[in-house]
Amino acid sequence: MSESIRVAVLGASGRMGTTTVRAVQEADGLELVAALDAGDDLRAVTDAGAQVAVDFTVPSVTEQNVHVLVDAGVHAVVGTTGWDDGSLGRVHDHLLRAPGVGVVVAPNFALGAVLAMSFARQAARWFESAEVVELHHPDKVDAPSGTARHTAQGIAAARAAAGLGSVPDATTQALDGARGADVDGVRVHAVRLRGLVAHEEILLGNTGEMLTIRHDSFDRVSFMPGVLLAVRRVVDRPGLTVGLEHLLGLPA
Ligand SMILES: NC(=O)c1ccc[n+]([C@@H]2O[C@H](COP(=O)([O-])OP(=O)(O)OC[C@H]3O[C@@H](n4cnc5c(N)ncnc54)[C@H](O)[C@@H]3O)[C@@H](O)[C@H]2O)c1
Ligand SMILES: O=C(O)C1=N[C@H](C(=O)O)CCC1
Repeated sequence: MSESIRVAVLGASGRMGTTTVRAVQEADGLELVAALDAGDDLRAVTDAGAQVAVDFTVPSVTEQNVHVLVDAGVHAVVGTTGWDDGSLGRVHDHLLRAPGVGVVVAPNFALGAVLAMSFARQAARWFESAEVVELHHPDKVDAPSGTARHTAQGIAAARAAAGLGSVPDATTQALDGARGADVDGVRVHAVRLRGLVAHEEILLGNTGEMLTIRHDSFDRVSFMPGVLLAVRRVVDRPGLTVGLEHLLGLPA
């Protein structure tokens, strides 16, 4: 019988951290060896012999956590949002000096959300207009969501590859924020509402028709199959992987 993968969870007292601790404890072939939160010394990860650390902390600390883990030879599965090309580039470069170590950064681990993003990338080339609406619980600190950014970037890349120009928009007068954030030319709107967990609508329009792709996470357990998949796969996946689509064999 193969040995269990030894797992640490960072941000273990948070909403995602507590759900992840439970999922790892209940998963076959995984062993929870450390559960850390703010104020804990990251050396506890290596002291406990963790092979993989799952990071669900806050955007302001997640990159630094990953550099420390890479230096310690610990694989990382990162769900915390707030990553951009600069922070991803620094981790990519760092990993060149840490052969064998893997880092998976995924803005959304829910399988339906990953499929929705993939469908949006596939559909984007056929529509003149595209906008993204994300809807979350009001305790979320970042806006727009990491998922909405990743979705919009994917749509923008698909549009560019197909030779599409800018989305049509005649707005010349607007209150600040009325047209949402501009992510690579795709407008992204953020709703914060008590009662919600994590939701996204991708709106694609042509004259006379609209395609709506919607995903709803009603419970944080929806993220766990993706988190556990990433934990099991990262140990054999050196370097940086951005997006769960790469582990699911979906077109990137
Ligand atoms: N990728 C996904 O599928 C997915 C799903 C849900 C949430 N998220 C993201 O995960 C992150 C966490 O979300 P949440 O709702 O659990 O937030 P949360 O505020 O409930 O939890 C964050 C936890 O991190 C802890 N923390 C802060 N600094 C730390 C440090 N230096 N070391 C260790 N722990 C530290 C906090 O004390 C808190 O317990 C957010 O960025 C959110 O957007 C991603
Ligand atoms: O609850 C959150 O916070 C979520 N964050 C991620 C994001 O920003 O995309 C994923 C969905 C839930």
